[in-house]
Amino acid sequence: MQNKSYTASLFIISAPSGAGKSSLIQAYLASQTATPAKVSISHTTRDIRPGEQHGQHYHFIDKAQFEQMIAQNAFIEYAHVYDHYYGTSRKAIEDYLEQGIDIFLDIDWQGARQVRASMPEAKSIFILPPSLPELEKRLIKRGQDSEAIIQKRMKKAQSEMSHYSEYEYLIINDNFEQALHQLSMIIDTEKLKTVKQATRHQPLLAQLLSSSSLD
Ligand SMILES: Nc1nc2c(ncn2[C@@H]2O[C@H](COP(=O)(O)OP(=O)(O)O)[C@@H](O)[C@H]2O)c(=O)[nH]1
Ligand SMILES: Nc1ncnc2c1ncn2[C@@H]1O[C@H](COP(=O)(O)OP(=O)(O)O)[C@@H](O)[C@H]1O
Repeated sequence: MQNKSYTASLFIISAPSGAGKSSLIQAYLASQTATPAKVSISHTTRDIRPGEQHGQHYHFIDKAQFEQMIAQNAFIEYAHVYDHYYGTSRKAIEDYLEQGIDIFLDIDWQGARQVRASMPEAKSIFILPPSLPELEKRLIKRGQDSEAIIQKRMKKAQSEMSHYSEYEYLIINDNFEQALHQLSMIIDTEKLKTVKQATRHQPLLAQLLSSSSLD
């Protein structure tokens, strides 16, 4: 993917489990319709949660299938997170970007590093909870993980958060509406300042810059 140039943008969003990244991304996507955008659906070996659907939240596969995909170089990035494999399909990302669809990757810091290495133009955003007790409260409130899994995620939260400075933007998700507003501002700003966006306006530019329009 390294040498390809796309008009669509790729945003990496990371946060400790429960900080609110899925809710923020979904609310952002629901709030805007002007530009096509999607969240990448990762492959994972973790158990499916109540309410989740195969192919919608994740592609749920077993370890042997995941390792086969690694061997086939099918992932643009993959990592071991909370004792399970998670990875992003290279082909899915390339297809979306080629179709001009902006793409959001909800991935951990290890995956973010790998994506930056192959796509330096990717923009990255880290989301923090307002406090550790609030993070635990949100994991409990979500009601989808056992107490043991919640404790495992809480133990990992600080090591995940210690990577915040590798990201270009930081959002503290205390008040949800404010955090959503900040996320929207970051995305809009990045999209406006991207010079390659100019290719979307090619017919207008051609007209404005043509010598005949100066006559
Ligand atoms: N590297 C990588 N991390 C991922 C991927 N998909 C999800 N993750 C991360 O794995 C962690 C656990 O995700 P998940 O099991 O959905 O739990 P949740 O974040 O609590 O909803 C989160 O930090 C995700 O950002 C992926 O494709 N690659
Ligand atoms: N600003 C917020 N204030 C209170 N609860 C929140 C806020 N943001 C998210 N939540 C709730 O916290 C829980 C975890 O959010 P989620 O988006 O699943 O986190 P993540 O994807 O980062 O693991 C969900 O129940 C969600 O509704």
